[in-house]
Amino acid sequence: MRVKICGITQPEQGRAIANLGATALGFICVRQSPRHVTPAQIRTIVAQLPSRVDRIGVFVNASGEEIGQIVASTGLTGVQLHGDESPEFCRQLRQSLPGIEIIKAFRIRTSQSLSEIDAYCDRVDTLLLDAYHPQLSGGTGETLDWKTLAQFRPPHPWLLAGGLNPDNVLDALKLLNPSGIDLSSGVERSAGDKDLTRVERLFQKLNALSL
Ligand SMILES: O=C(O)c1ccccc1N[C@@H]1O[C@H](COP(=O)(O)O)[C@@H](O)[C@H]1O
Repeated sequence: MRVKICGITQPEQGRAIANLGATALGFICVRQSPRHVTPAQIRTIVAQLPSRVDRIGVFVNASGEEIGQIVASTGLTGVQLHGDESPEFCRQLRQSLPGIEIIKAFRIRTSQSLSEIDAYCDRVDTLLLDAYHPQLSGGTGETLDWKTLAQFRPPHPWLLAGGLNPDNVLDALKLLNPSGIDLSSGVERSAGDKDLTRVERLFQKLNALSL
């Protein structure tokens, strides 16, 4: 199972989290976020990561040009679109960034929210389901209603996000069968400062599950 830890801001934390077992690290390229990192910071962090770890840039309603420039200058292997990007925007971005994983995030408010996903399925590589928040785009620690997802069987790999932490992750995985999970605030001391003890506890739980 993929395990993405998002909102990395410090090289030594990125290295440690990769060594604990993360398969992907996320970098917030959204200026309004307290976890925002510049392309120069991303370059420094990714230079110290093992090549097996995916490096995902998180964007909210950025232009294709801005995304393309940041991908080219940092060595990102994927982009996570966490805003209101249209299916056509995703199609064009995928065409302009061959070999880069395109992840589209959806903020699920009700079971109706799931119906908008169909239009994206042949335009992106991976889906990500996060909780809805009226003011914030992500990293909110809000949990989505997992029961809403009981029948969710998309034709693409999907990541479960939204308020996951070492204490609730196994409950989520008992109910749902995502291709991966994505955590940010649930393994932090404060925004952008990861708590390595919590990350370690997360992997202990996940490793026990796969025994
Ligand atoms: O983390 C942020 O600051 C952020 C900002 C803008 C868009 C997305 C952001 N993070 C994403 O939010 C989800 C869930 O985070 P949490 O575990 O509930 O804190 C995750 O996919 C992050 O990539």
